[in-house]
Amino acid sequence: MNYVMGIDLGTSSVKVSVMNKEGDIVSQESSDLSVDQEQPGYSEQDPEEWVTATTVAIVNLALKDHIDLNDVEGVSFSGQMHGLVLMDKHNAVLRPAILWDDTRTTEQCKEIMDICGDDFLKITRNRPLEGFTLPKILWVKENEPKIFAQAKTFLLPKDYLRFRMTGDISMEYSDAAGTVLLDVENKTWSKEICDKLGLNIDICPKLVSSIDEVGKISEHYSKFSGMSMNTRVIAGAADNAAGAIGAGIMDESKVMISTGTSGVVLKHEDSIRDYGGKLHFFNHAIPDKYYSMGVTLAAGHSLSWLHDNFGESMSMEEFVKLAGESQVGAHGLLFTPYIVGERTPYADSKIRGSFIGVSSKNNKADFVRAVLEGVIFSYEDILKIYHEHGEKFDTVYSIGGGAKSPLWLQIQANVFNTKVSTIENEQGPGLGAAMIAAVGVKWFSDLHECADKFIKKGKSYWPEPEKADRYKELYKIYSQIYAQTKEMNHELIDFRNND
Ligand SMILES: Nc1ncnc2c1ncn2[C@@H]1O[C@H](COP(=O)(O)OP(=O)(O)O)[C@@H](O)[C@H]1O
Ligand SMILES: O=C(CO)[C@@H](O)[C@H](O)COP(=O)(O)O
Repeated sequence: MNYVMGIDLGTSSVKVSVMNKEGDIVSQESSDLSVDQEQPGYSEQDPEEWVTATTVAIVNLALKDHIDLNDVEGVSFSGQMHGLVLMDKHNAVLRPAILWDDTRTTEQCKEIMDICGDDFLKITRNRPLEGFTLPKILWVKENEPKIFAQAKTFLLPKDYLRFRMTGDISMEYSDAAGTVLLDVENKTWSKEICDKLGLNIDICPKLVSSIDEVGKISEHYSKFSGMSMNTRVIAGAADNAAGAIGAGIMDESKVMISTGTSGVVLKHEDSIRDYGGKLHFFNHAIPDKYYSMGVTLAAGHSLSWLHDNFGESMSMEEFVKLAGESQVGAHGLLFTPYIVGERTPYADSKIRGSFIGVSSKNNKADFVRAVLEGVIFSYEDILKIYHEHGEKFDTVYSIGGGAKSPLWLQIQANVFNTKVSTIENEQGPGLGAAMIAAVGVKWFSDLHECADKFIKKGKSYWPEPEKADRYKELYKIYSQIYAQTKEMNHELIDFRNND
């Protein structure tokens, strides 16, 4: 068989890529996904939509692109992290999935810290944050007890999708670590944390490694999608772990930035490292390795929010290009991307975004430019944490939907004052998923060997010294906005509700 398939279950869409043994992308299809943000701080998706959207993309591969699905030897996954899918004893989904950018769980995070104290950080290597899965489980337990009483197990988004394609219920480590119920060092569910928080450990699913084969396409899904029952299904990885693999971030000298709905600054870690909970720290998809990262909750989301509200008549590409009509600093306009709260470095679910310095001279181009720049300043905030821990990077590898824009990449190079490189196809997580499939079916002995064949370098962007200097000055002003707008934003909470 000649192909492997990588399924990247993102927040805004699911993208399915088919690759051959040379590492060429033979075909790609995607389907959009909707997000339900019914109340401020809420963010949910219907897991059934993940299955339908994925199947539509797969059917299009066969019907539109004439891919012979019988030729797909292995399939694997990359998935948006942390989302809670609760299932009953019949494996039926009990409520809509609560997503990674849902911040309703501030109380539960406090409760976890009050009960578990510093042991929590020692075991899970993370602080409890609203986006992680454990606080979501506790939220359902406390707020929807009748639903929780029926819960037999829980899965994460791509693990649920994989269950629907195979019938196998399992979770792999790179995503399981993001539940913050995993003992990261020992690679087991933490009985201590479950006991302390009154959770039955049996709710936690079986654990597998990213490159493990968990089964084959089920008869039911084969009939539904046209995929072959001979196709081997490999567990896959959290989207950021898969993105790191797809971008070739497989040693400690490299850093990746992914601009999807969220924005992520990620570093490969060979061994356990203590960032004092300032960065997330998870098990990697590469066996016995780790990754640390910081997250801007609304990176691509800030841009798509602006586009959907003020630029709908233009394509996203045209809209982003508008920023080129403005200049460094957007004529004195600064933006902070906290439109759904923030995670790193400010774990604050109540903060919201700001445009500072709005003038009657500003036009639409300035607003787009300010959003592009504000997102990159928020990445600089995360890079600063790495710098404080003695890390220096000579290249930043940039992936995700945001890496489609040469202007946005150039702004990155100028703000970071560092070379920014891309891969040929911006879909790093999808490529990572296909690479995991290729290793899982033994086309290659490991991910490094696969990377040599599959990863094709794209363009690089170098800092422009004058602009880099201007951005340094602007960043000093940007970095004051959080502290100076925090209290005001907290006071505005009552005015945010829809009614
Ligand atoms: N032409 C473009 N230029 C820059 N950014 C873009 C472009 N098209 C889409 N984007 C950004 O990419 C984001 C989606 O990236 P993607 O990696 O697909 O996200 P996800 O994995 O969360 O679904 C959108 O939120 C949007 O802001
Ligand atoms: O919450 C996180 C990582 O901790 C997010 O990065 C999600 O994993 C969603 O990713 P995208 O949809 O933005 O790719």
